[in-house]
Amino acid sequence: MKKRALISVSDKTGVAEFAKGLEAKGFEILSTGGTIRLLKEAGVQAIPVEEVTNFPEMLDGRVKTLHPMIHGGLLGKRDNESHRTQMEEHDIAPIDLVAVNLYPFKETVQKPGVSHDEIIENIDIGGPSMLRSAAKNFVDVLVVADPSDYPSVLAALEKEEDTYAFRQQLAAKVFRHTAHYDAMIAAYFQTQTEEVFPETYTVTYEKVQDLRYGENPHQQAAFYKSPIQNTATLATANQLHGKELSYNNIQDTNAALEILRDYKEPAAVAVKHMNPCGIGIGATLAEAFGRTYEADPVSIFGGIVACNRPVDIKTAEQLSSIFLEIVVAPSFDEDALALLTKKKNIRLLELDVSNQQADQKRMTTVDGGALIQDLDVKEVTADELEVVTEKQPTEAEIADLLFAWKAVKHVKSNAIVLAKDAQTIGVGAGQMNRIGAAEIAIKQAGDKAKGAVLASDAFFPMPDTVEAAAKAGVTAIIQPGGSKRDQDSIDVCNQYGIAMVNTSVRHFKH
Ligand SMILES: NC(=O)c1ncn([C@@H]2O[C@H](COP(=O)(O)O)[C@@H](O)[C@H]2O)c1NC=O
Repeated sequence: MKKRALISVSDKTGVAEFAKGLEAKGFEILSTGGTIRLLKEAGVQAIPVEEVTNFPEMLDGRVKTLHPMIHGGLLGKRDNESHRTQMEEHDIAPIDLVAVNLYPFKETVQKPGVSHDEIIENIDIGGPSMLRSAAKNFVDVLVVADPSDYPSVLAALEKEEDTYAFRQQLAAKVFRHTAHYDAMIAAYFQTQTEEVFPETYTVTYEKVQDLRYGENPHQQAAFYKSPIQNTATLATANQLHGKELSYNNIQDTNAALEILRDYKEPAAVAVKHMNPCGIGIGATLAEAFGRTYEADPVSIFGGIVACNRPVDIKTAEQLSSIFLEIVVAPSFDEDALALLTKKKNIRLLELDVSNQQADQKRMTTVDGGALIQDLDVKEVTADELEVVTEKQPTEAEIADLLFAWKAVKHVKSNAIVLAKDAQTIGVGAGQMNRIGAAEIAIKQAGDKAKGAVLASDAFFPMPDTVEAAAKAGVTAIIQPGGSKRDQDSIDVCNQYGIAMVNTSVRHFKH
């Protein structure tokens, strides 16, 4: 009996050549509507599936191949006598190879202005069913879901190397593919419901690239992206110059972009090891970056700078005078690009930060599970600040307090940020006690602490941080409030004539 191949594909790339190759190896080809038309035009002798099912394609193509004559031919085990007898009784001929790819669900969801109905119609049912049947029975059926595998399948048939391992590898690819496809459908349906944390949580990603290594050279790593994304992301950023990003580069750039989203005025953010070492805002990007640099001229060395305005020559001149790993910006003026690309080791990324919309959920894995939470996008306005001290903050202090509050949200806890005149001047990050973070920030600020403001990501359990700040010359403090000993800190503020405002919002970041 002739071997049979069933071909039913949406993406028709390379399918005619593949079918011809199969024909040349003695396969009889079965196929569906659009595919068969193309195959016949290419001169392939294909048989319509309707002739096998004895049933017309119906319901606008919703039912074509969903039939026991097809699935029996795919699922029947050739080495099982009972299966063989049942297949013979029902005239079911075995199908030995399936080439199927699915309705373009992802592309449909991403189409601007697409209707819900069109999305639903692009959920493939018959295709995944055939792929799954064939993949389950991979011992007897070769299953090809990816057109890029056509040549290797033909080559394997040619050399009779379609081994158990080869078939199982193709089946594994199919189950990954159908799981990915279903996960995208589930994600779409999730957007249509109010349910926030369903009983199971499925996410799927597509590989962007293997990375040279992970956080350290002995760790393997790869970068994956979310398949459905209509806004600008780091995964789709346009790299204009420089070598491939590393694992740490990607993490740090992401951290810089997250911070940048909180600043609407021209802003530049410098990040080292996931913490901002400098944030500056200004009337122009050049002014903003000048402040970012001055914030900590030591730590910015080898850092990542994210800008929310096009990089002009004035900014580029400053950027090119130091060693930076990455500059990411919405665009680079021609002369700025010409100057920066003279530096071999810098990476330049173009990313429209104004078109960035963060995933609203963040997931982190723990041994045996995952934690999922809302992204911390809480903002506080001047009207929401509660002044708890005798001294009221001045307008300039309020501006600096709100600036520092945005910054401290992005610093690892325990976090203290000192700021003055639209610039961070001291960042104390990731300390195991609050006073430790404060001491680092104050030391870094040095003399600049005089007349500066201080932001704390969580309340003061005791007044030691306020005392240290007062001694350094800090004049205003922003913090959530809510400690049992708030009054002790307020008393110290009153003693030194410091203004303190409470936000009633905490910004722990681990
Ligand atoms: N419903 C069915 O029985 C069915 N059988 C195959 N398909 C899909 O139809 C597409 C091919 O259709 P055509 O050959 O008509 O262009 C493939 O993407 C295949 O996955 C089906 N369509 C969707 O569910």
